[in-house]
Amino acid sequence: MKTPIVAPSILAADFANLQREIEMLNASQADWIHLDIMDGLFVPNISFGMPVCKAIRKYAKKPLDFHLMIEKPERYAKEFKDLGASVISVHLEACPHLHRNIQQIKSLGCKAGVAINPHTAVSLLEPIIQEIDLVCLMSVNPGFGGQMFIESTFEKVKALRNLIDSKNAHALIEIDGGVNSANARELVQIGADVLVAGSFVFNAINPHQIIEDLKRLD
Ligand SMILES: O=C(CO)[C@@H](O)[C@H](O)COP(=O)(O)O
Repeated sequence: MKTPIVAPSILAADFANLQREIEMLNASQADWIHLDIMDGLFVPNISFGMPVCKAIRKYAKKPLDFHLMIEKPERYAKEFKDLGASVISVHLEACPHLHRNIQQIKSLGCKAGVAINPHTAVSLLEPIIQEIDLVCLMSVNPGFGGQMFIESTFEKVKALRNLIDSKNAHALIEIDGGVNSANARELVQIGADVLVAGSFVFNAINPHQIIEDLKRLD
């Protein structure tokens, strides 16, 4: 089985000890650091903004994967790029001009991702799948960490894998929400490339071991 990219979500970290948490990830086998930006409008929660991103960037030695759960993300794409973003994902449901958003992110030199909510059909990605570098499949309703994985995500992963392969597209499939040792193996087996894990990593007694286990699923 292929080795997934593991992207711990900093939302579940201890914010009172952010430097320590980032240094823990730097020393771990984590591939990316996932940053959940929530505006209290698109999702019913506010997470953190630019000053915290700046602090994360100061210590992070891994690529930063920004998941923008915000309205009008074009207002901030450049700032996130300047804050070290390697990947910027915007929500299909928040972007009436999604193609333009993708063009903007790519023109900044970042990988462009599109996130879709659990109720959003994979088929809606068909017109833009060849333009994007990553699809973030939400396996919980966005807005909060620590929620239960929604089982119907498995079928969406299969549908997305078929769509990407049938179009000879290159987008990575990222799974976000409720990822743990009970679902990770099947997700990768059916085509997931990137596993985002928040509470499963940061609430663990040994986060290094959890990250290692997510990478070695055989
Ligand atoms: O985007 C989100 C939630 O909206 C996710 O990135 C979660 O923060 C992942 O955390 P866990 O579900 O793994 O705790």
